[in-house]
Amino acid sequence: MQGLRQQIEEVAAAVRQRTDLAPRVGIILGSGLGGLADEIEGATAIPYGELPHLPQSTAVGHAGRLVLGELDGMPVVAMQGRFHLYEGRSASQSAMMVYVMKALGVRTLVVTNAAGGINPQYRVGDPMLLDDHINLMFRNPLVGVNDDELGPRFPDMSAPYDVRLGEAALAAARRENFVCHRGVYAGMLGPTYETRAEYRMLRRLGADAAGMSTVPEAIAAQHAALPCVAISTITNECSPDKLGETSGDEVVHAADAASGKVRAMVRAVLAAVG
Ligand SMILES: O=P(O)(O)O[C@@H]1C[C@H](O)[C@@H](CO)O1
Ligand SMILES: Nc1nc2[nH]cnc2c(=O)[nH]1
Repeated sequence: MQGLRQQIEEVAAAVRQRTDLAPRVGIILGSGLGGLADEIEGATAIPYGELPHLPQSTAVGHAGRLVLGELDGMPVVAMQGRFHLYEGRSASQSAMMVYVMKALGVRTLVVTNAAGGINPQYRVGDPMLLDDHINLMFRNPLVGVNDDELGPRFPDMSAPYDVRLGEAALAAARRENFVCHRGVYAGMLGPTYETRAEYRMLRRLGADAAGMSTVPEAIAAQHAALPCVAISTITNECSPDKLGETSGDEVVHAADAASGKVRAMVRAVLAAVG
């Protein structure tokens, strides 16, 4: 067995020692969304430090543990904290848990993140369903020898986000009467936020929002043939003509304040999985 697959199996085996639950949906909780894990019933929480091969999550607002249990009757596994490239992780490390979740039984992945709104129509607190992304991290989790048991050498990326499940998330926004955009996420390496000129460039490239995660996870999901839905919370407005200062605390606070909207969208996706 190749190195990565062996690590995946070892992490999955360590999780199985802690719970019999076979999750069907995996949820990666971004900044401000960690509280959703507290709503999981019959929860088993496993700090990443108690699992083999996993680094600590050091990002602000990320607890760093895996939570397994039921959300609205659906068996789920939630990552309360993820591994960002700016923490010094490789793209492969930052995506490995996607394969672990699949090994545990997950068949759908829901990803959330905080992002800066480049589209001038976007306001702080608005959710954005990812329609597509641009990988500007210049890193890819699939670089290296491909393990054909995990997925194909050259995965298609023409539609990385599941349209039907995305529609269910948008329908929740309509039902609950809040604005939700559908747009393109630019994945940046971080940890700096962008300069005015960079935001302007990103807009010209076709991005609606910029963040520092999600892209490696979505690539791994595509590689592993896992349908994926991703939702950003717009935490700062960065259209170049009205750019102010941004801080990590401001981002976490804004994501926290808007988390009810994203939670409703995540729950709608769970209901649509059936
Ligand atoms: O994990 P996410 O993508 O929500 O975290 C974002 C990116 C950085 O960690 C931080 C920057 O504000 O928020
Ligand atoms: N790269 C990037 N990540 C973010 N996360 C939250 N806001 C931003 C932003 O403006 N840029």
